[in-house]
This record gives sequence, C-alpha cells and structure tokens, in this order.
Amino acid sequence: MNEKQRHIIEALHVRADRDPALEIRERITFLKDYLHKTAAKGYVVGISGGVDSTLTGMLARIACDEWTAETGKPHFFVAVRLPYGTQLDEADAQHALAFIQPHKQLMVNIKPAVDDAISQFELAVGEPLSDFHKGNTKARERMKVQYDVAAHFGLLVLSTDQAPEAATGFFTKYGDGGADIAPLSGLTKVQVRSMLAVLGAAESIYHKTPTADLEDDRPQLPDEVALGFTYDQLDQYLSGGTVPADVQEKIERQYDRTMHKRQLPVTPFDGWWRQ
Ligand SMILES: Nc1ncnc2c1ncn2[C@@H]1O[C@H](COP(=O)(O)OP(=O)(O)OC[C@H]2O[C@@H]([n+]3cccc(C(=O)O)c3)[C@H](O)[C@@H]2O)[C@@H](O)[C@H]1O
Ligand SMILES: Nc1ncnc2c1ncn2[C@@H]1O[C@H](COP(=O)(O)OP(=O)(O)OP(=O)(O)O)[C@@H](O)[C@H]1O
Ligand SMILES: [Mg+2]
Repeated sequence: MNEKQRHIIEALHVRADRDPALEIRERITFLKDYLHKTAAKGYVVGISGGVDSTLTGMLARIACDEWTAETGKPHFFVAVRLPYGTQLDEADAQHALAFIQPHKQLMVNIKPAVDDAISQFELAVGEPLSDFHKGNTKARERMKVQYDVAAHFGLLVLSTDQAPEAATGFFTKYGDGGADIAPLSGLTKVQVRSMLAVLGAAESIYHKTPTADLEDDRPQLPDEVALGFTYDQLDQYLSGGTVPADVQEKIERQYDRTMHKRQLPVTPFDGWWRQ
C-alpha cells in the first residue's frame, strides 16, 4: 500500500474488519446521542430506493423509536420521496419504504421547481443548462426540500454519504452533499449492503445496482459506468487491497480533484488547497 492510499483510508475512517451487527448498534447509538445533544425531534432523509438511503432511513427509524422509549418524549423519522416527475424504479422506492416503516412519509415532486429554475437560467443566460448540470440542480432541489421539512418539524437532515462516494467526490456539492449528520461515514459499499442484510432487507434491496439517476438523457445510469471503475474495486482500494494500476491512478486523481467537496468553503486561512 502506498502512502497516498494509507492517507485516504485514514482520512475517511475506513476499516475493512467492521462487523455489520456491531456497526448497526454503534451507528444507532450515534444517532441517539446526537438527538440527546441537540434536542432535535428526529431525522429526515430522501428515500430513493437505493441501498444508501434505505440503510440510513432504517437506522434513523430505529434510533427514533429507541430514543422515544428511553426518554418518554416523541421522536420521529420522516421519509421523503423526491421524484423528478415519474421515477422509473418507483417500485423499489416503495419496497424500501415498506421495509423502513418510517413514522411519516411525504412525497414532493421536484420537477416543477427544477424545470422552473432551469428555464429562468436559460432566459437569463441565453443558453440552456446542460443535462449533466441539470442533474446537480435536481440534487440541490432535493436538499432544499429536506431542509424545509427539517425546519418545519424540528428535525435534522441526514446524509447518505459513505466512503466510496466521499473518496471520489461522487455527490453534488450542497446537493446530496448538504446535510447535518452523516451516519454511514467510513463504510464501504459492501458493508452498507451487509448491514442491510443483517437488518432483514430483501436481497432485491441490498443488491440493487447503485445509480445517481440524475440525467434525463441517461436514466438509471449505473454509478459504476459514470465512475469508470466498480464499487468492488473502490472497496478493495479503501480496504487497503490492491487494484489494477490504472484504477488506482483514477481513484487517486478523483480524490485529489474533489478535495474541495470534502471541505467548508475555502478561506484565506486554509492551507489544504496550496499543497
Ligand atoms: N477546486 C475547486 N475549489 C472550490 N470549488 C470548486 C473547485 N472546483 C469546482 N468547484 C465548485 O464545485 C462545482 C462542481 O461540483 P458539483 O456541483 O458537485 O458537480 P460535479 O462534481 O461536476 O458533479 C457531481 C457528480 O456527482 C455525481 N452525483 C451527484 C449526486 C448524487 C450522486 C449519487 O451517487 O447519487 C452522484 C454526479 O453524477 C456527478 O458525476 C463547480 O461548479 C464549482 O462551483
Ligand atoms: N428520487 C429520489 N427520491 C428521494 N431521495 C432521493 C432521490 N434520488 C436521490 N435521493 C437522495 O439522494 C441521496 C444520494 O443518492 P445515491 O444514489 O447516492 O444514494 P441511494 O440511491 O440511496 O443509493 P445508491 O448509491 O445505491 O443508488 C439518496 O440517498 C437520497 O437520500
Ligand atoms: Mg441512488
């Protein structure tokens, strides 16, 4: 393992030897501890039908149940469906909701807001926003809705970010990257899947192909196609293993290129970007 790989693994708190049952318990405790500290009434997250939000939602629902029982005060988890119009894999999102059993479910169609924003952009600039950039607008609109729900009900917004996404900056800055608390931090993708399996999710849920599903022109595009390497390879690298040299180079380049996404806005007092 070279120095760079060791640095990335440490910076992202990845550990290959995590026991799924133990991780479930520790992360639920973390979510309860933060409710205790902040006196928030619970948590909210967007449920897409993908593995990351399903695990995040399940941990949050259990944490809220336990904290309600322990304090005698009601705490609750709100799941928000945030489709852009009709979602092709809506059935998977419904399966995820049935598994999680959130205390409250909401559905906000982000299409009118996103379409309005990009048509006003086009009016102002005189050129259309690309389909790729429109994808990031969708992610930011989802963030906005989750913050509205959090403010209205006195909740905190959950991030679904795990180690492979953090390492590659594979999230929208201030979109799905914008949240209050990140309970899946440091987990590899296979650890996320194993935790869902231990929690009793159906195989169709924990084996679902990851997709950001942000582009109109390439619906359901698998993350692995967009990234140019596989989650297994990313997990392998983040677990201290060996991957083909070209993949290693791509991962490390992507990590460096997206350093700004793992920081607060750059100030004159920060040094990380000068290195
Ligand atoms: N060096 C630098 N220092 C400080 N800021 C810098 C910067 N370079 C760009 N920026 C800023 O960052 C912006 C680019 O970042 P950003 O807007 O995030 O956009 P970008 O990283 O270009 O795109 C987001 C990527 O994440 C993927 N994604 C998004 C959302 C969800 C998921 C998923 O897995 O579900 C995946 C998406 O498919 C895409 O590949 C620039 O427009 C600029 O404002
Ligand atoms: N259609 C959607 N409805 C509600 N929330 C969404 C939707 N699309 C994305 N999100 C939110 O954005 C987050 C980031 O998406 P991402 O694709 O990384 O995670 P995922 O869909 O949960 O899992 P996977 O990576 O396996 O697809 C989701 O976890 C979810 O909170
Ligand atoms: Mg997804």
